[in-house]
Amino acid sequence: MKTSIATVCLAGTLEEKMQACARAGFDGIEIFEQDLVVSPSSPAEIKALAERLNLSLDLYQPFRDLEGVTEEVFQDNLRRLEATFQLMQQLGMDLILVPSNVATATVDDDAVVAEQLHRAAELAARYDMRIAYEALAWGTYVNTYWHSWELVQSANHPNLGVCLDSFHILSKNDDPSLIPEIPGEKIFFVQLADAPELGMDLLPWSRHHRVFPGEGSFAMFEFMAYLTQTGYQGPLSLEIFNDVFRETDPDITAVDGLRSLRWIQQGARGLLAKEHPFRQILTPMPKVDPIEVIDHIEISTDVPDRCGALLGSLGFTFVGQHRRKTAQLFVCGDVKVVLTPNRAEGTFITSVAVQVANSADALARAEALGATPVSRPVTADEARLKGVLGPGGMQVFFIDDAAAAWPEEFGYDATNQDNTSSHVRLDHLNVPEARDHFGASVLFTRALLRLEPLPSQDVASPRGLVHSQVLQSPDAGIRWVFNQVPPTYTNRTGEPVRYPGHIALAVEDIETRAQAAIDAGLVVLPIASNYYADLHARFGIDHETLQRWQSLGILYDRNAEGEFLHVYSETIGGLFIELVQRIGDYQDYGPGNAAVRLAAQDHYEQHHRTKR
Ligand SMILES: O=C(O)c1ccc(O)c(O)c1
Ligand SMILES: [Mg+2]
Repeated sequence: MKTSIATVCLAGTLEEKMQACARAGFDGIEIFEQDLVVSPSSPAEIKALAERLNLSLDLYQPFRDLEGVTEEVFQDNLRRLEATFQLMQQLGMDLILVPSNVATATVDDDAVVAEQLHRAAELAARYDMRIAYEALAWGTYVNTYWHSWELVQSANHPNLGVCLDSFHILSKNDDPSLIPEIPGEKIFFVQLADAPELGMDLLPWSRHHRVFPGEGSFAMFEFMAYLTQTGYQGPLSLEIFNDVFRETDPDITAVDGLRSLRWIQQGARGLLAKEHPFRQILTPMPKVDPIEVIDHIEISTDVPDRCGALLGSLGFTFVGQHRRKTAQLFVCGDVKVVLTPNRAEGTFITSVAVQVANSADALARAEALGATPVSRPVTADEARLKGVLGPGGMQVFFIDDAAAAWPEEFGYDATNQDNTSSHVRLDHLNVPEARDHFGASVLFTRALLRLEPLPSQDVASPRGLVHSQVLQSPDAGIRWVFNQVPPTYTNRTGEPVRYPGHIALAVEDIETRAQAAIDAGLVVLPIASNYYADLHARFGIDHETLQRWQSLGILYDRNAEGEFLHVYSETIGGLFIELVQRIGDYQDYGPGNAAVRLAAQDHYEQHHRTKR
């Protein structure tokens, strides 16, 4: 479908916003009145800029508080409307958005409102303009899409239709299943917005916390599928009022927005029967089979010896160095880690490689989601791994049969593996994301790998709130956690510190393994005694066990499904390693323990930093 985005979504001047939308590849934009009013460019200059950028100017908005008013107020509104039409003529635009009245409405009478809408449409017709009438969720008298549609029907004018905005419909749990009863040609415009569940009033929720489709908790695929059934063929537009977007580089936001429009169209295709006549209106995305296995993880480090020692203490075997490069391969059970030395950039996870049926399809899907391919120089006899750079800078590689032999370049021999580590698996992976990229990275990874989100959580660290989002594959073979780092993450003396990511290894005998690792030189993250006193209070665990756990740095949780024990290594730069043991059918991550960990890391950073 044709794609569009409201200028209100983006930071910058109107001109900068337009450039960013064009660069990202949008077909058109909605111009927000305020953006034009504050612009030094004349309407004619904006029109010319849009033409140069090959952007259509799809919708001018908003024209507020038109209807449901006394005749005297309405006369003044018509004068205002006419002036707006004249401005739109200079812009070369022909569609205006009229949201339902929230301020001046005094006449709660559908007959009067319909008649006023009709007269406004008559004026629009004289200027060859069209009006899209949108029910705002907090409109004084008109606040449901169905009511706006009834009014448009009674007004009965070819220059009047409705605008459907997913936020206003889904935020108040209105039933979207009646949308297919509206004929597609009477839907003049569609705005898509998602939002996280926040339990707050509609207006501030809408004005500050909208997010791109797929980044919130609304049933956006269903909404899109209902819309498609109307036969609507106009632009699919994004209208996101979001405080973070207003501070973010508009190029980042625009690319993220377009990705969400691809994602939602593919999702709606999945809900519509293959033979549905309107299904082909929706732009498809290259398909991938569900992905369940992380093949390997790459860590870039300026202290490869320290990282190697950390891995070694945890039971990893050093396989060898790449025959041509400085990278080193470490293996423990099913887990493969490649260490790539860097110069003074710190230690952090740089890439995640997943096993796919076909790497070309996965690459095509990633590119459709706005990612740029990355390639590494290889020689003719080496596996050429296909991969992309995700929005937050993480590289994702796709390993299919053709690339599966890559470990041999490190001298790896699969038949010659130590079997004491054979039941070690990757439990999860946790990566930090800057605030600007958090939503985009989550949506990108989710859409690319077909993962599903768990409910998000906020974790209190001593240096700010960390927003945490888990994505999981259907069989939980992949558990990928994103942590949104507080905007200024510092240590106690105010110096910025790299918020660490981590790799968690699933083991079946955590106490033995932790002890063996400590004996082999592992420094575990010390956990405060208060935590163990709390475990005693909450779970009644005996003091002897707790003492043993504290000496090993083990944290604990229990729920109806089972038990969870885990231990964290000390942090090297932006990385630490966790061991976890899941007992029974425990699927969680020890809620509450992440905050304990962040506080312990903060304390450790303060007290042991000078020793390193
Ligand atoms: O919050 C508002 O006022 C507002 C304005 C125009 C819209 O399209 C909308 O959805 C909300
Ligand atoms: Mg809207």
